[in-house]
Amino acid sequence: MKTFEELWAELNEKAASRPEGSGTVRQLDAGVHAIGKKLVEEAAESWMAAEHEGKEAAAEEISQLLYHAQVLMLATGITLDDVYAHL
Ligand SMILES: N=c1c2ncn([C@@H]3O[C@H](COP(=O)(O)OP(=O)(O)OP(=O)(O)O)[C@@H](O)[C@H]3O)c2ncn1[C@@H]1O[C@H](COP(=O)(O)O)[C@@H](O)[C@H]1O
Repeated sequence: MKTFEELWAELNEKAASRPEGSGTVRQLDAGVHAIGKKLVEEAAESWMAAEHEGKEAAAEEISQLLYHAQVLMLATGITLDDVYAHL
């Protein structure tokens, strides 16, 4: 288990060190358009799970949604503070 901030730190480290086999590096290389499509896909899956599949499935989909939001932030140079400024 990890928190949102811990995942963010891990993904920043992956983006900087670019380890072999990292899905995050692969997605960053695919670019903002591909990452955006994945984000929308996970949003739809979160919605469907919440409406039809129950709490556990919805929580899993939402975790993937948060992950892809972080990848999009990394790809566009947006920091946590940039986002928190709008909360
Ligand atoms: N939390 C996540 C995470 N959530 C979702 N995903 C990715 O999002 C995809 C979501 O999958 P779907 O359910 O949509 O299934 P899918 O359509 O078969 O997936 P793809 O074919 O698109 O890969 C997963 O296959 C992962 O590629 C994640 N990938 C990585 N992490 C974490 O990010 C960290 C860094 O990961 P790496 O960069 O891969 O080392 C690690 O701590 C991981 O646990």
